[in-house]
Parts: sequence; structure tokens; C-alpha cells
Amino acid sequence: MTGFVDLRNVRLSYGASADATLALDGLTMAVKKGEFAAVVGPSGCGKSTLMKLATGLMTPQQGTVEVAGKEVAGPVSIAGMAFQNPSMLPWRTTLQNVMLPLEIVQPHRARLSRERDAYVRKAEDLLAVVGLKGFGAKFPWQLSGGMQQRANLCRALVHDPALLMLDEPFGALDAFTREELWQVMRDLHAEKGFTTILVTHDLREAVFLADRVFVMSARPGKVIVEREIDFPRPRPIDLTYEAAFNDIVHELRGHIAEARAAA
Ligand SMILES: Nc1ncnc2c1ncn2[C@@H]1O[C@H](COP(=O)(O)OP(=O)(O)OP(=O)(O)O)[C@@H](O)[C@H]1O
Repeated sequence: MTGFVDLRNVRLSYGASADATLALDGLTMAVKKGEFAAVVGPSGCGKSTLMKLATGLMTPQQGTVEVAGKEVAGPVSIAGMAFQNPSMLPWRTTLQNVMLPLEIVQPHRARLSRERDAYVRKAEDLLAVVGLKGFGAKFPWQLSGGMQQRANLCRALVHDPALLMLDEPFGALDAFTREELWQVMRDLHAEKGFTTILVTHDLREAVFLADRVFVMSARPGKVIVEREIDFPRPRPIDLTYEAAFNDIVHELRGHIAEARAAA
């Protein structure tokens, strides 16, 4: 099995042996290049741990993690990340926050001072795509939660990552804003073609956005079900009210209920 993101027989525990928490054990999953994958499972099953492994923030005690054909041995520079809490720096404008990865990730870092105008235009274009045209000069605290999360997506994408990692990015938003951002995400993925791994508790979100949903067992987590979602794209939001869509949501809910009961 080979994928753009490839985790094979991964085991990771937190802490020293006596009181260690085994978070993942025997986890295997492969996400193809350009694919939108969603990861769902019972609370505490190791979803965030999986994200840390795939981005090289942690290394497994057993098994292998490969991204773009290379074994991960440190932070993965081709990854962009967005989490539930947008954590924008309050002393920077929205535009300056969005441009932050360009100050860190090569080759952009070396080019930034020379090509600043082009990079500013790029960041402003991204803000416009997510519906924040003209808000670059505002500070994050002047934006609503939904607007901050839109800017957060721009920050995750400004350095053109080949891999986008999303850990519950829409979890704190109201239902309408969440659905709006699903559509923003759908369109960005269609336009830019990056590989995406989304961790979510929201099964509707997973089925609407993903090409494939991975269901994890209770802790120690491993993949117990892989469900392909083949609704044609672009998917309209009304799809989420159709019977075929809800059948898949129910099916996934059943798998998670079983996983919880087996824990
Ligand atoms: N730094 C840590 N030290 C000890 N245990 C940890 C640490 N981080 C996570 N854990 C434990 O490892 C397990 C997996 O955690 P993780 O955050 O990956 O799960 P999750 O599926 O993302 O959780 P949730 O569904 O609540 O978001 C949990 O039992 C958690 O308590």
C-alpha cells in the first residue's frame, strides 16, 4: 500500500512505561495524492496524535510514517495546518498573520523581502477567495470567530502546501458559518488540489467534504473502517439533506457506536 501520506502499523504511547497512555496501536492508513480524507472516531481515540505523527511533530515508537515518499523525521515543511482555535497573533494584522508561514518556510523565507509585493498580493487574493476581501488591515480581535477561522485557512495555505491538515477547524462555529466554511473548503480543495486530512467529530462534515472517511477504534486507536464517498463534485450543500447522504452518516455513526461499545 502506498499513499501520499502513509502510516504503517504505527504505535505511539505518551509517558513513561508504568503510567503510559497507549494512544495508537497498529494504525495503518494511506491517503492518496490530491485526496480529501476525513478521520472520525470516538473521543480520545488518538485523532490529534495521528495528525502530529503525519506532520512530524512526533515520531512513532513502532511503525513508519511517510509523506510524499519520504520517511518523516522532523516537522514536515510541505504541510499547512489549521486547528479549532485559530490562535492568530493579536498584535499582527490579519494580513500579517496570514503571511506568517512565509517568514518561516523555505523557499519563501529567502524570497520574502525581495518579492514582498507579490506575496502580499497572493495573501490578499486568498483572503478574497474566503470572503475576507479588504479585511487584511484589521486585527484578528476585530473579526468574528468565523472570519478568524477563514483567515486561519488562508494562513494554512499561503505557502502552497501539498498537504493540508485540519484538526476540528470548524468545531467552534455556529451551524450556518460552519456550512459556509465547508463550501469554502470544498472550493479551495477543488481549485488547488492539495491532499487534505481532516479530523472531525462532525460526520456530516466528513461525508460532505471527503473522498474517503477513515473510522478509528476507541483508544488505542487504529483504523477499523475505510468508507469511500463517491458523490460527484462539486457537491451542493443541499446534498446534506438527501437520503443517500444521511444513509452514509448513519452507517458511520453505527461504526463509531460499535467502536465505543467495544472499548
Ligand atoms: N501529552 C499527552 N500526555 C499523555 N496523554 C496524552 C497526551 N496527549 C494525548 N494524550 C492521551 O492520548 C489519547 C489520544 O489523544 P488525542 O488527543 O490524540 O485524541 P483525540 O481523538 O484527538 O481526542 P478528542 O476526540 O478528544 O479530540 C487520549 O487518551 C489522551 O488523553
